[in-house]
Amino acid sequence: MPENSSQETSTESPIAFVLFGAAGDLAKRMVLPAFYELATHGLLPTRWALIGAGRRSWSDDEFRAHVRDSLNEFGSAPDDSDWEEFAGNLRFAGGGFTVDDPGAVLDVLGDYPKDTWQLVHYLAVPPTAFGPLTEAFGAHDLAAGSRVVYEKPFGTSRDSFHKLDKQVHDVFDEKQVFRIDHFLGKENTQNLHVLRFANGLFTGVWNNRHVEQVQIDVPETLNIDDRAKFYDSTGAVLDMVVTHLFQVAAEVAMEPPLSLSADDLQTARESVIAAFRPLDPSEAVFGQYEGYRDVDGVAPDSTTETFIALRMWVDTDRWHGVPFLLRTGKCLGRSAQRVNLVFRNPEDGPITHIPADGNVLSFDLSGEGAIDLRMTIKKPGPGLSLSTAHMELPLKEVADGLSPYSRLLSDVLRGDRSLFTRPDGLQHVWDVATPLIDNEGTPLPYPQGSMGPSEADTLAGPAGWVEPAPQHD
Ligand SMILES: NC(=O)C1=CN([C@@H]2O[C@H](COP(=O)(O)OP(=O)(O)OC[C@H]3O[C@@H](n4cnc5c(N)ncnc54)[C@H](OP(=O)(O)O)[C@@H]3O)[C@@H](O)[C@H]2O)C=CC1
Ligand SMILES: O=C1O[C@H](COP(=O)(O)O)[C@@H](O)[C@H](O)[C@H]1O
Repeated sequence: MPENSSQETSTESPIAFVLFGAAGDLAKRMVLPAFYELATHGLLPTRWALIGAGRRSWSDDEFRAHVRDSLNEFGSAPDDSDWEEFAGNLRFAGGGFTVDDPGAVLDVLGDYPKDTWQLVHYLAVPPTAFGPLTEAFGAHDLAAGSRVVYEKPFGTSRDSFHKLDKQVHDVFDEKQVFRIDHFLGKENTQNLHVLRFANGLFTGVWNNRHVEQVQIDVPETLNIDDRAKFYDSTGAVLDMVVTHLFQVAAEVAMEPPLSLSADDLQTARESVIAAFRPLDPSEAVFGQYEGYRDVDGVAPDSTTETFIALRMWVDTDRWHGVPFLLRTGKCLGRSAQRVNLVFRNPEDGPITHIPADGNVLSFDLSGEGAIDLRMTIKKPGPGLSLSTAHMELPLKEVADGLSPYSRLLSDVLRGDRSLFTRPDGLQHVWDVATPLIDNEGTPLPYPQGSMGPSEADTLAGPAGWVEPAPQHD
């Protein structure tokens, strides 16, 4: 641990962080490494406890071994002395947690009295378990004064969203609830509003007079073999579109918030979702990669989409007539997480034949993030021919950031809800997406390693999807 670890936050309340689903995939790959990252960055209070919870009956030591394995594989592997310090704060509460039977949770929490310790429940469990666990918090008096974090997706349909929303508000006040969407925790997602509102160069052009289209492009080379059963009942629309891509679209499309305070920022992002026009399946292309149905855990006649590209419209004065193009899929030819603002060519100017990608502002949301501006310039040399050039600003050159999960966990511990979703926005998400979810068409096959069905290429218009700029040497 760094020498000053924990000292900066030593005046804060001690935290008892209860991780439901602690033995699961998300906990192992994301939540446990993120929690450790907070410890190594001195972002935990002086006194804290991480209590794994689940239906199995692990001892504290078995849980500690699991955490260390997960840090070695997915986080920054601790050396022995850092590990001893960290491991001393880990406990496990097994036996499940239901209305009828709290398992070991209440016994373990007896060591962390609510009047001194801030309780945080993190639900890293399948969405079907959100409701029953929430009822159990109410039944066992673990709701008052605590904070609760729900993983995504918050609901799997309009009806299930409303049911879950009611279950949650029967037990918790909205201010206690943190619905996580880790794309909002990415450093560069936040630049979508910071770059826009802090730089006059961009503030004035963030509208339909200047922007021709917005592309939110998240192709992935990744397959779904490790979580085939989950993915086959979910598909790309629920896994990525109604969650991450909509939130990123809202970050681009929002009207200026009154301030960048948690409430104002959240309000701006959530309100613009109400202006997303319900999606039209005829403006969408569904795909499924060849070989998907042969994966263990996938139904042999599955019609689950592993690819989706769609055109969406935002019915505000600012964005009237500007298509928002969303694309994501698995087993594609390359991975990217990019937001591209494609600018209109100057009207009636003396220069014509401007290259299609000669006027693009891009945000790379992946990894540490980068901002990239492509411009049309004179090609050096005799005569006048045009070329595109790009400038890239990798954020890591500015400062080291936190991983998205660490950033969001730190916000939960500080009680800052600005990067979390709200039910008013989510209600609109389901209204907008329902026509697509209800669409029962068969997805088009596409070869693995391609960029999806060719029908998706035409959605983006004659210039197509923006390719990442070539890297400088
Ligand atoms: N995995 C990923 O990459 C991502 C996952 N998510 C979300 O995170 C959540 C967890 O996903 P993931 O970790 O992959 O899921 P897992 O299938 O690995 O389940 C997590 C844990 O939940 C517990 N669990 C399973 N079913 C129930 C149940 N009915 N009641 C109570 N506990 C149950 C199990 O622990 P035990 O047996 O010990 O009780 C299990 O280990 C989901 O909501 C998912 O959508 C979000 C982003 C990415
Ligand atoms: O939530 C999810 O996100 C990942 C992509 O996110 P990353 O930023 O961690 O790469 C996606 O692969 C997965 O299907 C989805 O569930």
